[in-house]
Amino acid sequence: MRRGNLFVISGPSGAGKGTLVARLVQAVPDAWVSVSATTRSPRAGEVDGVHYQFKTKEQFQQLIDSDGLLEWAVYGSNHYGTPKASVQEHMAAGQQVILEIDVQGAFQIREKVPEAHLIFIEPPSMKVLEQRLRGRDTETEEVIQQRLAAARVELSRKMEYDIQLVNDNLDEAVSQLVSYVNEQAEKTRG
Ligand SMILES: Nc1nc2c(ncn2[C@@H]2O[C@H](COP(=O)(O)OP(=O)(O)O)[C@@H](O)[C@H]2O)c(=O)[nH]1
Ligand SMILES: Nc1ncnc2c1ncn2[C@@H]1O[C@H](COP(=O)(O)OP(=O)(O)O)[C@@H](O)[C@H]1O
Repeated sequence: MRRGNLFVISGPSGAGKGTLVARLVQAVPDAWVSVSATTRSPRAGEVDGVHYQFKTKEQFQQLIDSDGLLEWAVYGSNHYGTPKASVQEHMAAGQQVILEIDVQGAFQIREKVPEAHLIFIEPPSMKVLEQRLRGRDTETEEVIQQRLAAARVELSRKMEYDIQLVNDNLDEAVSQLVSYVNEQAEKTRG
């Protein structure tokens, strides 16, 4: 069996990555989304093992020490990382593996897996980004300000990605994302 592809999806908090990835997996039957480990607290409705693997700082450090993470980064005041074994298993099974990770993690993946496809999700504007972040109603004012500052840094690196998609109209952005993933996947689906 041929190895599947690795897709990295990054973009500012509130750009719509989670929304797009949820639609992507409905449209691409062989897509599999990695569940990251994080030290951040669960939001209302988030389920351990489904949205994230929620860890203490000590547990996260153990994952680092045991070489259990493919990449990891500090975002805001929390650690986030991609568990290595499950990604390797799903790639070996020929699936299209999706990582929704930040910019620091994306470039670690490019070093380790040069054939990975890096996708950057952009909001239509900073104003719309702020509206979406506030509209989601999951962060405190302090965290919103931190994330808007981080967004400017993230946006400055968007041209280093293989493709940039503007998430303005959701259906159009979904369609562009699904087309890109299927196009790359077709080359290896055989
Ligand atoms: N490097 C890295 N970043 C991650 C990982 N999981 C999530 N992130 C990123 O961490 C940032 C914050 O994620 P989160 O707190 O869930 O906020 P949200 O993206 O606004 O829903 C986002 O940019 C995520 O893409 C991971 O495993 N590794
Ligand atoms: N194209 C879009 N148009 C309008 N609202 C959107 C669009 N995409 C996502 N949203 C909304 O914006 C907010 C942030 O989206 P989310 O997927 O949580 O972003 P991220 O995962 O990048 O932080 C959510 O409330 C979501 O419903």
